[in-house]
Amino acid sequence: MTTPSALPATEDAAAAELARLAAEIAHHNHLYHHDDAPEISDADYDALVRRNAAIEAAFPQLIRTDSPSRQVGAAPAGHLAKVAHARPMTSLDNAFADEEVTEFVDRIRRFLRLSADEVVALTAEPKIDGLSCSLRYERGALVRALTRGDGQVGEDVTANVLTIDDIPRRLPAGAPAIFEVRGEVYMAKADFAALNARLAAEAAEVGKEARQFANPRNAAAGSLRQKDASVTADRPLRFLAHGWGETSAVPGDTQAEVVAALRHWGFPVSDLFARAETVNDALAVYRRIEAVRADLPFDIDGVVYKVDRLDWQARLGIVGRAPRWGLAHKFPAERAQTSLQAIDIQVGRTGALTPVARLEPVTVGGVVVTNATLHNFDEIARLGVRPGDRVLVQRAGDVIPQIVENLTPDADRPPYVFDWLCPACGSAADREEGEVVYRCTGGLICPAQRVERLSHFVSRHALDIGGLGQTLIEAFFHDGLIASPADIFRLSEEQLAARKKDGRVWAGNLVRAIDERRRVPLDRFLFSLGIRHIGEVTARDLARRYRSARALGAMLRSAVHLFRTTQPQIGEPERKFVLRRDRLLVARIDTAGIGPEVGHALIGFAAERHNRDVVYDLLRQVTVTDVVHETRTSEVSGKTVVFTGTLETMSRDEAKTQAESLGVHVSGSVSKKTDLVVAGPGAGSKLKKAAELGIRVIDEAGWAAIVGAVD
Ligand SMILES: NC(=O)c1ccc[n+]([C@@H]2O[C@H](COP(=O)([O-])OP(=O)(O)OC[C@H]3O[C@@H](n4cnc5c(N)ncnc54)[C@H](O)[C@@H]3O)[C@@H](O)[C@H]2O)c1
Ligand SMILES: [Zn+2]
Repeated sequence: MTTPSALPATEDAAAAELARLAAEIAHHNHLYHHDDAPEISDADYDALVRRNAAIEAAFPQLIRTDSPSRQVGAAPAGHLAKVAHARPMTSLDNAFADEEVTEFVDRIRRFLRLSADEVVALTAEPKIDGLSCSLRYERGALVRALTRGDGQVGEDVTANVLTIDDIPRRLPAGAPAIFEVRGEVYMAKADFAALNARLAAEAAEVGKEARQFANPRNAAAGSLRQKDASVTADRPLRFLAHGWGETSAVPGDTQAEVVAALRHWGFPVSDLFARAETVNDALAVYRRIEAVRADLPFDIDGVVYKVDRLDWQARLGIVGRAPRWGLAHKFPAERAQTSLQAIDIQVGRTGALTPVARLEPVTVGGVVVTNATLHNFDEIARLGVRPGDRVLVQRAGDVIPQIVENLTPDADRPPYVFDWLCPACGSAADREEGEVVYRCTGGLICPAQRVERLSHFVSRHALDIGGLGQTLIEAFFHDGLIASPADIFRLSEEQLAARKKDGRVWAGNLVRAIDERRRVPLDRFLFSLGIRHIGEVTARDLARRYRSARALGAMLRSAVHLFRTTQPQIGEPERKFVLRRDRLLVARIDTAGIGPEVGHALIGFAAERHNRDVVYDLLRQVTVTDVVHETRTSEVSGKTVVFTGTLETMSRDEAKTQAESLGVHVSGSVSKKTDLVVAGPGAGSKLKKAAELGIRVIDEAGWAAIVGAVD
């Protein structure tokens, strides 16, 4: 996030930056409010918003109609019903420095034309980090709950809200006939940690990667905005009231009086709510709340001031996205110093390597922090951190904290060097020109990536082994039945049958489905290996270019030799070396129509001994068929065909090979995905199934006609 601090010099530059900021902020709004999964910290987000505001202040003529300064939140998500608010739900203007609070009160005085000695009493209370929710009561009954949405239209979360114990179902007798209570739905810090731990444990049980919420605010939002309210019921949500929307009568003349009424009606309101008659008193409340911030059971990110007198609030009204009578005075990000003990590398499911700082445990804002993200290796270089350094750590609305600064840059320690190896499997790590992320090249053997790769291997567009899906792959992997693609072909009927009660038939079918894939066309074979950048189309291009596994293998062997024998020159920076090596390689392999990054990925894969072992092992189980008639096309190209019954003029295998040469996908069983069934004498259940599904059935002669009609 490098936003220049000087304002743009020209109108053109300003307009361009405003356009860029509008797009960037909209993107982050969507991630945050819509997906409950922000990518950047709140501090970084706030910096973008302030930059936008500063440029708009200097160039008011350039304020865009879609300016972020005019918008609240994000449009409601599609999975919940949308309902318009009776009164808009606004946001709050932000202040970071004490002077901005003084200015806020001065502005109010000017607007209301108050004399300098007139008291402008403010209320002050914590700004809870949750999501706002409006609860509508009619004749005492809770009839509807809405999220803020974009301020005008919210999402209906009535059923979800009914699962929250803090929220009264009814107002006591004597309450106004119509009353909308507004407040925050939030999750306590401890509940949040327990929820993430529970999600992790549940995911581990089924061998999946856990969905983890970045912070309590996202957890609260993600839990409330569920289509299925029983999921919400399972999540420890809480509520704190701080305002109101449409009402048939207001129970008081001041903010403090209405809040007291809300408390009286049974709504939780903040214990730290206070009234201040001067700016200094308000700032004193701010400091008092800041001092206990870390000890509160929930996250807060500032203090909210509101003009206490409601007649003044009414006169002040709303400007743009926020009321003129309210202000959010934000706290700085919570920071602490600690030691960096080690830099570990985590391997993601797709092989991306992320460095993580292991820290001497330290309390930051009431949360014990032991890790911080370092994002990537460029970030390590930028910070200049090495194990042993003292570092400044910050938590800004995010649970994964960041390292802000190295406090001991001059200590006599060598710089951190990454050894270019995947810590999970020892394979070489590599990154492409222009990318910051290193990836493990040991896809097929890397434990961090195996399940993902094995699932890909059997998937429909790869080997397409019917009946063998992600769930079974995961189960087989966890039980030690399979670790590599070749293992799938070594599964025995006995082994499988033992897994299920009466599992004989199932096991037999599965083994047969696997056996049917022992012949595999080169393009499918290539695609099934899950090499980065080698998707279906590229695999087909490669297969068409090299035609046989043999020719492709020969090219790879010579390229790999070059790859291994090219060494960095003394003092040559890594990036330069990689570039130079790539140029040599690209010259060696014929990349016409394929592109250098594919060449790079292919060679990186082949250069890894482990990968070659996996492929050789696999080649003992399967036969890769050459691409011979790759230019032939016919009406059946790209279709899924099933052969059944006895074929008279050729063997089943020959028919299959011939079909595959036409780009036909030959399947062993009839399903909705089948396009055509070729039936010979003696065809039984498959034929029946085809008739049931209304699939076209032809005989061998019909097939021969199609095959003969190739152009
Ligand atoms: N990290 C990201 O990508 C990202 C993206 C978008 C927004 N954000 C964060 O979201 C926030 C901006 O969103 P916003 O428009 O909701 O503004 P806001 O959260 O700063 O302030 C407005 C909201 O504060 C809430 N609030 C909490 N306590 C309150 C109280 N006592 N009285 C009144 N209101 C109270 C209300 O729900 C109100 O809608 C910022 O903190 C921003 O950093 C982050
Ligand atoms: Zn690895």
